[in-house]
Amino acid sequence: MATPAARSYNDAIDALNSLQTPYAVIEARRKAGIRPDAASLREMRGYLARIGYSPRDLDRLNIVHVAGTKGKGSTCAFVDSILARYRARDGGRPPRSVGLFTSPHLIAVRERIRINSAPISEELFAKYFFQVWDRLEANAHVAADEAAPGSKPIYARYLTLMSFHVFLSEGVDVAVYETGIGGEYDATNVVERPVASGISTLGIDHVFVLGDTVDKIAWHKAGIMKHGSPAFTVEQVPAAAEVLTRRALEKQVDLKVLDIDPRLTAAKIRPDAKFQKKNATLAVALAETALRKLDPSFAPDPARLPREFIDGLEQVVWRGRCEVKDGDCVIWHVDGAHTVDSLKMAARWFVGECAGRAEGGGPKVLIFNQQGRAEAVDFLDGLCHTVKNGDPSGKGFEHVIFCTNVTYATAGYKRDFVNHQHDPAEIEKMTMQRVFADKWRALDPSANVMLIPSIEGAINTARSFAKEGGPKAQVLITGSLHLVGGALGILEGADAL
Ligand SMILES: Nc1ncnc2c1ncn2[C@@H]1O[C@H](COP(=O)(O)OP(=O)(O)OP(=O)(O)O)[C@@H](O)[C@H]1O
Ligand SMILES: [Mg+2]
Ligand SMILES: [Mg+2]
Repeated sequence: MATPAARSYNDAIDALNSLQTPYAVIEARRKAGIRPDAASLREMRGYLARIGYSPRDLDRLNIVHVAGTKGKGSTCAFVDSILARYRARDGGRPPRSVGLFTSPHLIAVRERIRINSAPISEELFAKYFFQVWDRLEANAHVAADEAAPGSKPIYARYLTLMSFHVFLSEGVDVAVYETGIGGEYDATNVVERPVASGISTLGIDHVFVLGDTVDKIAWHKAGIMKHGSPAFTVEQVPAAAEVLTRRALEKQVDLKVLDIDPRLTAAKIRPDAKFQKKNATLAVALAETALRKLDPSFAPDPARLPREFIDGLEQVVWRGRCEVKDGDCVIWHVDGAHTVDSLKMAARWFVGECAGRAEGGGPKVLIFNQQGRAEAVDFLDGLCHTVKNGDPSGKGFEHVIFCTNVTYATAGYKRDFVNHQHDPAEIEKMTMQRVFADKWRALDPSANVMLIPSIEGAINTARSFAKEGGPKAQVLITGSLHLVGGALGILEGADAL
């Protein structure tokens, strides 16, 4: 692609979308059994060189690196929120500026790159996006490892590369990084000397890329531990724990396995669930390690958490996860869970929210989607049973809507959600959604199961189930972060970021 002449945020997103791997290529790779390997990191180092940096330059960012199957984003958000309280202190002590890199995005791509907790502006995003673009083109033929002459990194890798440029240019003094997929071969793993590494809860996801058992998956995630940097994890299933311990030994890393931090009793962690306390425990250890490095006068207190930590944990904002929005006739429960385990958590959380409601609720409605993963049909059992068993009336979801991830009924996708990685014919025909619907009818023959082509249509349909003057419908929107992001965009409009 030639250098785009216009250079707005929208132009940047269009250019970025052109770097998505097309569906046909993904399918061909899948069939040929091609998985990412060490070449992807050599490629990243090549691109890094073409934009003018060496891995050593990344040391200036004091990176906190987080991998895991679930809870990565939440853990990163907690660390960022804690560090923000220290940034806001008087006295000019570090950290002065905090970077946060997460994925995927909920509402807009620029959310993935934050400075001082705020997504970078559209102007800044466009500026740095095209600086990286121009440097890659200017040095297109500089021989650099596996980076093919004239090529550009694919979508997620481009954003990772760009984040380094943004944070280094903006003088960030500590940066929190969530891995994309896995760890060992993930683009973020060009980081050689992180301040600390954290591995959140491990489970099954991305089986094609990482393998189909938890020990294979653990092997990848363990790849972010680095000799010379402290590493932390939380309690794991035995097969995962074993692999982490073995790899820590090989790498000569002192891996600390953390029980839930007793000091957390002083903080109101939301939701009040064990999984979130594990995320918070990991975040506390990571933040303490980072602060110790940045500010030699900082000394953790083993007996109690400082006010800054409590505030950071209690006031964290991590949208689209266990979020409740009280609307006119509907209470929306929004959670981006998209694995078997995390959907069970989401279901338990939803049941708990409904049960805790004093006024008693109206009908329970599910809006669900997951695109492109055949195994997603197995997500439904746990969701159905957990809600049915947890519902005092025993009804569970009265209405179940399966929709696509197309945002609007008539206008199609928002630019930030364009996704070439799915088969358009499958979305058009609602192939996945039909499979979900059949499965749900078998799980719960009493439910009213519907197929709706867009998120907007699904939301309007859910609204129609609330009876006028009656109790509010209780809607759970889950299964995909794309769905959740689209839904929040529709419910809140431009303010949703
Ligand atoms: N430790 C955990 N164990 C199980 N489920 C979790 C855990 N932490 C969060 N979840 C669930 O997973 C959802 C996603 O959380 P989060 O964004 O922190 O994960 P993630 O690892 O960044 O996931 P991804 O990047 O794959 O979307 C949450 O809404 C919650 O339902
Ligand atoms: Mg994931
Ligand atoms: Mg995430």
